[in-house]
Amino acid sequence: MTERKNIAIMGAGLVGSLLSLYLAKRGHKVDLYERRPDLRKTSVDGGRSINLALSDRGWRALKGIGIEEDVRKVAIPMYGRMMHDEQGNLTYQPYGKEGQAIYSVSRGGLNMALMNLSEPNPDITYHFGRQAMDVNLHSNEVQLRNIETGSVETVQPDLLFGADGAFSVVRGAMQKTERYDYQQSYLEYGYKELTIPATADGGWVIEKNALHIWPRGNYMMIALPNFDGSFTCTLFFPYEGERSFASIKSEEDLLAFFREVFPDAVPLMPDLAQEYFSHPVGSLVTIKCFPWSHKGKSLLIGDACHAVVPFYGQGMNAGFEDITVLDQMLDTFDGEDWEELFHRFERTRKPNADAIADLAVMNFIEMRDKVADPRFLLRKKIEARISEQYPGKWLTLYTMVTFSELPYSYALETGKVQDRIMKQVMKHIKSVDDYNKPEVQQLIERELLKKEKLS
Ligand SMILES: Cc1cc2nc3c(=O)[nH]c(=O)nc-3n(C[C@H](O)[C@H](O)[C@H](O)COP(=O)(O)OP(=O)(O)OC[C@H]3O[C@@H](n4cnc5c(N)ncnc54)[C@H](O)[C@@H]3O)c2cc1C
Ligand SMILES: NC(=O)C1=CN([C@@H]2O[C@H](COP(=O)(O)OP(=O)(O)OC[C@H]3O[C@@H](n4cnc5c(N)ncnc54)[C@H](OP(=O)(O)O)[C@@H]3O)[C@@H](O)[C@H]2O)C=CC1
Ligand SMILES: Nc1ccccc1C(=O)C[C@H](N)C(=O)O
Repeated sequence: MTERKNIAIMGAGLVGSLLSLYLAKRGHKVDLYERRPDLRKTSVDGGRSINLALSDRGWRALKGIGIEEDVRKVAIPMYGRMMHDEQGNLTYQPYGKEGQAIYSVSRGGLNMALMNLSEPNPDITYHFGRQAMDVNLHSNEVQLRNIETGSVETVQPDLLFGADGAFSVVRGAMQKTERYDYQQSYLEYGYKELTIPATADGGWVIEKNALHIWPRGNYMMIALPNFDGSFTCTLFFPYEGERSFASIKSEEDLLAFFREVFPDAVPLMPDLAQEYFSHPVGSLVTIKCFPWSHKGKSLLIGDACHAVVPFYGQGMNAGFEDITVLDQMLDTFDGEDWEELFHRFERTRKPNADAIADLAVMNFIEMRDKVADPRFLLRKKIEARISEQYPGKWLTLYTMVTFSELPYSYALETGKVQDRIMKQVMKHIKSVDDYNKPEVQQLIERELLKKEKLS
């Protein structure tokens, strides 16, 4: 056990709340400062990103504090993608092997469950309605504004964690330090959340155990199931242009557009117009920065140091994996040199954070465009056959990212090699049966041998 520290975490979102449990388990005293009110006492603000896809990396971190089973009870498995074309016809693509799924969970529900776990723990204290305004990295002092009274207080922890999300104030302070690398890039797309309500008896009106996609080339809508029978739909749409948020000005524009491009969804969305014109458009940003720590006294974690666009469903999972990795490093930490520990953490995580950022942008193109192409779906089937035939030698990129704990950077690199092989293989493929052709089998064997030599 290392020396007990007074730790302050800025932000009690998903990552901050989970981190507090891991740090308290090691005997530290943890205070969390969250600018929003206590979720458990206020009605949920119809806010953004109501549900999230949780996958293996996230599950592992939840397991580490013994909450996995409880969350599973309220998580809905999605075994694959269900594509809706412009006539309302459906096609299906499984995510992995039979039984493998990503899980739709409620953001608020998960955050509250994490907060509740700390309730009996005297070492964890939540301070709601406290907004970090300014951080002095040299003295480790944070100025916090009390949202209700407007008064400002200062705290000075031994260690400061910035888990305050994509627009982190703690990172803002680091950005002002010498030779700090920072990069942000916004997509020319925004997102808007809409609802498909439950049936009168609380059932699901479309397939419950799938992630639904309406791929339309340069834009798309998706839907993830909620536990109460509803679906949260997200329209990812250009800000400007002929078909864009800017071009939909009236209810008539909206309904004409939706009836043309999402005809099977419209009858399922009774509140479409009201929701469309009252819900905000969210922006989509990738943030890369380095370093993530300052002098062994402060450390960024989660979206604060690696916000990614949501298309792989990995942002929270990556943030949870940060905690798993940090916790593993704490296993062998002698409690002396926090600066070295934080350096080791940021050096280990940075290449993986960069990789998932790039993978997430790539998955947008796959989801909005490629999944509508029968050749692409055929290619996925062929790849699944290769993976079945060579289980130890070929994991699909999606499996490496979603159903494994292999580093994201390894997944990205291996995915590129496999993509090149698949392009060659597909030259010989017109149907699934062609997989058994001798020239295809020989080509795969040859390429796998080369791949092994490379790794
Ligand atoms: C539309 C959308 C869909 C997504 N879907 C998925 C998905 O399916 N799967 C997935 O894994 N990830 C998904 N993500 C990403 C995921 O939401 C984030 O990666 C995750 O929420 C990051 O958690 P965090 O705790 O680091 O940050 P946050 O969840 O943003 O938490 C930060 C907390 O800090 C608080 N805060 C901010 N500033 C201050 C301040 N100055 N002082 C005090 N408190 C402050 C905030 O109120 C918030 O509670 C999605 C994101 C979006 C936008
Ligand atoms: N990677 C991405 O593309 C995005 C990721 N996220 C992440 O999703 C999670 C949940 O998001 P949610 O809670 O709905 O967050 P919100 O979108 O509600 O944002 C929370 C606060 O961040 C500030 N903010 C929002 N958008 C911007 C912007 N474009 N530029 C500057 N500040 C902004 C606003 O603060 P104020 O009111 O003080 O201006 C806002 O109230 C968080 O992890 C967030 O980090 C959120 C949006 C995009
Ligand atoms: N949760 C999300 C939120 C927004 C956009 C996509 C997702 C996904 O999870 C996509 C899924 N991983 C897929 O590849 O089909």
